[in-house]
Amino acid sequence: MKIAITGVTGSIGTQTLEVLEFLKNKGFDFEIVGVSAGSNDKKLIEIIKKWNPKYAAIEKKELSEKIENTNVFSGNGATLKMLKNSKPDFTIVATGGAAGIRHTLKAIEVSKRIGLANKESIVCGGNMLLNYAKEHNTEIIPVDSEHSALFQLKNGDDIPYKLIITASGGALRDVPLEELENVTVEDVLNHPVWSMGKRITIDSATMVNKGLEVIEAYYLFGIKNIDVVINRNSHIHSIIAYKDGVMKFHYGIPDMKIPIAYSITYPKRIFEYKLPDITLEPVKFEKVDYNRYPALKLAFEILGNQKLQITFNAADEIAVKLFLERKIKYTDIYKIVKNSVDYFEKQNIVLNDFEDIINLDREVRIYAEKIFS
Ligand SMILES: NC(=O)C1=CN([C@@H]2O[C@H](COP(=O)(O)OP(=O)(O)OC[C@H]3O[C@@H](n4cnc5c(N)ncnc54)[C@H](OP(=O)(O)O)[C@@H]3O)[C@@H](O)[C@H]2O)C=CC1
Ligand SMILES: CC(=O)[C@@H](O)[C@H](O)COP(=O)(O)O
Ligand SMILES: [Mn+2]
Repeated sequence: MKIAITGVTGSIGTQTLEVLEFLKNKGFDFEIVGVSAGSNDKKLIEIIKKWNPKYAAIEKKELSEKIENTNVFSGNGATLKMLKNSKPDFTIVATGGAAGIRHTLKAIEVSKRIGLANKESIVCGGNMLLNYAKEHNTEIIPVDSEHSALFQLKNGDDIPYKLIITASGGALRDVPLEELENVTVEDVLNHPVWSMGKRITIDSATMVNKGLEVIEAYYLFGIKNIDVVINRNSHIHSIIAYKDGVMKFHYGIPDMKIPIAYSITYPKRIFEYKLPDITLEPVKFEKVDYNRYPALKLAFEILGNQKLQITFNAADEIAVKLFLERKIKYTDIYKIVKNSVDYFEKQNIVLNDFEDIINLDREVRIYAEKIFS
C-alpha cells in the first residue's frame, strides 16, 4: 500500500507515523510515498530522513537543508503537487484547518481511500465534498475519534434513530462561568484527557469542536437527530441509539492512534493496544450546560446551512489565532464567531463550487479579523 500523509508534522501526523512503525513490525506491507507540512521544516526533515518518501512538500518556506533522494516541493500548493506525484493508494489528511479542504479534494482525486482527520473539509464541503468522493470512487474513513466510533458501530441494516456524540468538556469545564473571561492561553491548552494541536484543544474548551463534530456527523451519517453528552474521561467515543431503546456504546482508552490505525487497516484490525480495565473507569454522562458552551448551541442552529458552517469555522480559526496571540480574551472567541455568523447570515452568497467555498472562507477571515481591531 502506497501511503501519503498531509500535516505529517502535527499531532495526528506524528501519531500516524507511530502507528505505521507498529504496523511495519507486524508485517503490514506499505511504503510512505509522500508527506507534507506547513512550515515546521526541522520536523519535516527528520521525518524525510527516517522514511525516505519519494515526494515531500512544505507550504510556507523552503527546507533549511538539501535532502537527497526525495523530491521536495515548497510554497503555495506544494501539498497538491506532492499528492499528484506520489499517487498514493491511501492518504491521511491531517492538515489543520480549512487549509485542508484543497488537500482533501486532491486526495480524493488521486487516492482510493482517505483517512480523514481534517473535519473542516466536511464542515465546509458538506455534500459537495462527499459527492465528489463518490464520483471518484474514493472511500472516506473518518479519523475523528467520535466519527470513527460511529462508523465502527454502524452496520448496514440497522437504521440509527439518534447519534449521541460525547465530549470531555474541555480544559475549562470546572472553571466558574464568571472567571472564564480571565483564563490564560495556558489554562485553555491544558486539556484534561487528550494531547492535541492547539486549535482543536481550544475548540474543545469552547465546544466549537463539538459543534464542528455535530456538523461532521450529520453529513457523514445523514442523520439530523444528534445529541451531545459529556463523558469526562472520554472513554465512550460515541453512541448509536435505536428506536427499540437499544444504545450501542463505543468504549476504549482515549488514544488517537486507535482510530488512525483503523482507517488504514479497515476492515481488518491489525493495531494492538492495551485493554481497558472497565472496573476502574466508570461510565458516566452529564448533560451539556449551554450557558457554558454557547458555541455548541449555535452549531445546532446552523446545522445544514453550508454558508454559515463555513463562516462558523473560519471565524473560529481567526478567533483562536487572536487568542493565541493574546490579542483577545477567551470569552471573545465566541463573540467573534457569533458576530460573523449573524453578519454573513444576511449576505446573499451562492456556493456553486469548491472555489466559492474557499472564497467565502477567505472573506470571513478578513471580516472576523477586523471585529476586535
Ligand atoms: N490532534 C487530535 O487529536 C485530533 C485532530 N483532529 C483533526 O485533525 C486535523 C489536524 O489536527 P492536529 O494534528 O491536532 O493539528 P496540528 O496543529 O498538530 O498539526 C497541523 C498540521 O497541519 C499542517 N498545516 C497547518 N497549516 C497548513 C497549511 N496551510 N498547509 C499545509 N499544512 C498545514 C501543520 O504543519 P506545520 O507543523 O509545519 O505547521 C501540521 O503538520 C485537524 O483538522 C483536527 O481537527 C481530529 C481529531 C483529533
Ligand atoms: C480526540 C478527538 O476526537 C477530539 O476531537 C476530541 O473529541 C476533543 O475533545 P472534546 O471531546 O473535548 O472536544
Ligand atoms: Mn473528535
